[in-house]
Amino acid sequence: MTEVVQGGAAPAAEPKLKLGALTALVVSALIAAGIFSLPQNMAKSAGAGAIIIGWAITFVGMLMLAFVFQTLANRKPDIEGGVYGYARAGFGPYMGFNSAWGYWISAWIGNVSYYVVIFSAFSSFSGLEFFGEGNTLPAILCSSVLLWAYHFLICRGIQGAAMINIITTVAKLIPLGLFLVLVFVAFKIETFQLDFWGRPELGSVLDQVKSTMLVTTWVFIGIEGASIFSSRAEKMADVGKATMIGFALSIMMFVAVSLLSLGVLSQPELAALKNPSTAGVLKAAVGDWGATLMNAGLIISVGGALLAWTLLAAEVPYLAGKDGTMPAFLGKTNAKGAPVNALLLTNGLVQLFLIITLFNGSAYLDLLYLATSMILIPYLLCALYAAMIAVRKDGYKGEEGAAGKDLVVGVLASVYGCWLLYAAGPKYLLLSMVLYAPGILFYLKARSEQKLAAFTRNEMVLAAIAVVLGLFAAWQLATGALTL
Ligand SMILES: NC(=[NH2+])NCCC[C@H](N)C(=O)O
Repeated sequence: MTEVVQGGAAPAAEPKLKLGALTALVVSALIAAGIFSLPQNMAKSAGAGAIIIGWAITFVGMLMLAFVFQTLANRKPDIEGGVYGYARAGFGPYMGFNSAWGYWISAWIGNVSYYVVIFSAFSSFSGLEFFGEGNTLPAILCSSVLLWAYHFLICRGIQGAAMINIITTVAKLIPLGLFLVLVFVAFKIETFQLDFWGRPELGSVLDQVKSTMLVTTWVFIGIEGASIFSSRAEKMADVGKATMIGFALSIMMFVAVSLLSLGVLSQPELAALKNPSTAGVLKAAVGDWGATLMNAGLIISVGGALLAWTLLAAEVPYLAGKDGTMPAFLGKTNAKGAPVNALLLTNGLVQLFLIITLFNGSAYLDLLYLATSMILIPYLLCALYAAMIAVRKDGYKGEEGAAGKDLVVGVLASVYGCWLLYAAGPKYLLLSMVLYAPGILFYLKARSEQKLAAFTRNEMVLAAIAVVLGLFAAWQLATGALTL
């Protein structure tokens, strides 16, 4: 994916991305950290029955969302920037801005969680225990070194990234494949059936199902990867194909990893595992080497994904800076074509958050919940936009017949988006408002650079709601009533 790593600023003559490269991009961004911790993350507050229901809902919902990205790529081929471009086309510049802002924050907070989980995996090797849960002082120091190493690599317009990405993508599928085979062999149906509907302390089945929703969403983040880079695809149809291939491969792996683990260790045992919990599961199945294999697999997988996600994270403010959605300085590139300012701001914030992580001791799971809740609104806006163009038959020249089916898809994806907001619960909605509210300053700067009026009346109302909720949540955080 040499083309991709140039961060969006490559000259026009740059070769376009083909289906293979787009698929590799989706797979490397999608199957990264989440899968290695799925056994614990899913079993933490849910029994086998609820986990199965959770995957069934996720299957339908994410399939609809994948169709939404496919439809939008086909019907609206000239919208750039993927996720936020659609929100802007459908709901105006302020919602477009919020979608870019939310997606961007989700991407880089996700990266913070990546650094944390990499060093958590390192700590399992003897002599490296001091890395703890990935949020100890040595872990944060080493994370910071790694962060800036990636930063300078990308700023220099690395060519080797194509190779790194292909190698890590293939390399991570080996431990994951082995995991599935070995855990399948060790699977015991009696273990799986134990407390099938969850022990009493887990609460109702609905509560258990809800508790899995942020995790299943997290593992699927990246499904929109091909559409973010749609402006660089050779054929628009390939964006949709890469999205669907990524979806099919990942749902099979995710469901298998999480369900097979429940036949090796019981729910409470899984819930108590350290992450990456696939290591603990494989250790129970085959002994110590199993843990080493999965920890090494995670380090390779996330090490590679960090490259893809640093680029994805910077691509959004870069494109938004260029088209006036965000302040213009973010659109600047260096001589190598790398979006330097967008990268610097993104990685500067990752650094700041790593330090915060050190002081408040947040672990991988807290960070991934936060990153996931930030992306829910951008996803919902895409789904609503797909429904909207289907109603208007906008972009359906000569194929109006397809609009009916697309409307069903768009509506189902929107319902799923609302359900995710509900399942995430008010706590994460509030926390995300703390991060949405300050975006207004960036938006105002962008609007004044464009010499445009700041808000329409409706936008003003939305901005006011974001500020009030954001301030309320900040106050709750300060008093300790709300915690990460
Ligand atoms: N750095 C990020 N923002 N990553 C988000 C994607 C998460 C990805 N699905 C994973 O399981 O690892």
